[in-house]
Amino acid sequence: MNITIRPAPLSGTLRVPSSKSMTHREIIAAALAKGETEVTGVTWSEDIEATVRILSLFGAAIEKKEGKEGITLSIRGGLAKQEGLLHADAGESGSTLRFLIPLGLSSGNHVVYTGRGRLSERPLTPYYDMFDRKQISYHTEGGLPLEVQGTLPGGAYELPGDVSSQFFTGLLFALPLADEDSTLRSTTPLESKSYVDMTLDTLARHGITIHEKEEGLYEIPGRQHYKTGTFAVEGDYSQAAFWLTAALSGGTIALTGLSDTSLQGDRAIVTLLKDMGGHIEKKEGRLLAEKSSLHGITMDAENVPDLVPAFAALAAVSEGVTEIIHAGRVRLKECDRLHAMAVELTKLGAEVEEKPEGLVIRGKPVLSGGTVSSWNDHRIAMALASITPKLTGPLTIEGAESVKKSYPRFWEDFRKVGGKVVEA
Ligand SMILES: O=C(O)C1=C[C@@H](OP(=O)(O)O)[C@@H](O)[C@H](O)C1
Ligand SMILES: C=C(OP(=O)(O)O)C(=O)O
Repeated sequence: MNITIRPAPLSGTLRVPSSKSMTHREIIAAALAKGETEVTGVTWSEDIEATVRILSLFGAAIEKKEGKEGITLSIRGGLAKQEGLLHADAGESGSTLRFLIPLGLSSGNHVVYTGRGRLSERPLTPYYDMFDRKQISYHTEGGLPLEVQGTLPGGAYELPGDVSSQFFTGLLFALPLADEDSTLRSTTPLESKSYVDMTLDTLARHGITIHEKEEGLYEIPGRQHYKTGTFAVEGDYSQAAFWLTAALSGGTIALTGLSDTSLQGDRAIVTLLKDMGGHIEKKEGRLLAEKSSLHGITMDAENVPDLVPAFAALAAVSEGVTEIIHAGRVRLKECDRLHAMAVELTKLGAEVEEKPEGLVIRGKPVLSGGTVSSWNDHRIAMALASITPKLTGPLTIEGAESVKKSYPRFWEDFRKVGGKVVEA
C-alpha cells in the first residue's frame, strides 16, 4: 500500500500502543507458568501474533478478549513436548524467533522455524555456535528455515554481546527450567542491555531468581518454576518517539499511557529530544510536546537502537550537525536502517553521510516532498511520516502497510492528530 501525506501540523491527544517488548516477555512468562495468567492492555500487532502462534504450538492455551480497555490475553501456561515436527512461523519478528528457539528446546520439541521478509538474513550465528557446543542437532541452508531438535542442558553459556541482546533474553527465559544450574556470560560488552534488564524484571515478577554477578554475567539456578499473575502492559516509548518527533516538527501532541518509571531504555527519547531543544513536559499525567527550534547533538545508539530512524529524521530538519554513533547493529533490523534513512532522507534533499557505525546529518530548515520507500520496515515508514510538517510538498510512502509489524493503527492515529493521509 502506498500513502500520500500532505504537510500539515499534527495536534491532538493519543494513547500510545503498549510496549511490544514488554508484551512479548509477559506472554512468554505466562506461557511458562502452570496455571492462568492475564495480560491486559495489549496492542495486537503481527509480531505479538507471531509469539502467540508459536507458544500455542508449544502447548500454551492463549485466549484473546477485546474490551473497552483494549485487549486482554488469558494464558494457560505449561509448555510440553508435542507430537511430530512443529512448523513455527515467526513472521518478521526477530524477538519471537530468538526468544523462542531456546524454549522449543526446553519443551522438548522438534521444530522447523520459518519467517518472512528480512528475518531469514538477520543473525542467528550465536545460537548455531551454542548448538555446536551443546550438541544440539540443527539444520539450515543459511538462515530460515531452521530445524532444531534436542534438549537445553544447564551449564556454562557464552554469547557475544554485540550482535543482539535477544539471544540473552531467550536463554534467560529457558535456563531456569533446566535440571542443572547455569551461567550466562557475555564475551564482549553487552549492548542493548536495557532490554536484558527488562527481561530480568519480568522474570522476577514471575518468581524466577537470576543473579547478575557483574555486567554481562548471570548466574541462573536451575529447577525453577514460573508463577502466574496479572500484568498490565505500559505504553511504548519507541512508538511515542514518532509522535514526539511529529509534534516538535510542527504541532502539539499529548501522549497518554506512558510510565515515568519505565524500564524501557527507549524512555531516553525524552531526554535526547530535550537536549536538542525540544519542549516536552509532563502535564496532568500526559507527555506534552510542541513545535520547537531544534539543534543537532550527538546521539549514542548503543542502548536505544530502535530510536535511530525517528531521531535521524528529526535531525535532518534541525539546525546544525547531528552525529548518531554506535549504531552498527541498526543495520541488522527489518532493513539496514542506517542505509535506508540515508537514502530516503537524501531523496527529500537532506544532507546525510553514512558511516559504518552511524550517520552524520547536517540539518536543513525544511525538506522537499517526494516519493520514498519504507523498505518494508515499520520504523522507517513511521519516521518519515513524522517529519511531514517540515516538508514543502506531499510525501508518498511506498510500503506503508509495514506499520502492521508493531503499530497497525498508526495511520488511523496519524489522521486523528490532523494528518492529511490518503491512499495513493
Ligand atoms: O529485546 C527486545 O525486545 C528488543 C531488543 C532490541 O534488539 P537488539 O538486542 O538486537 O538490539 C530491539 O532492537 C528490538 O526491537 C526489541
Ligand atoms: C527490530 C525490531 O523488532 P524485532 O527485532 O523483534 O524484529 C523492531 O521492532 O524495531
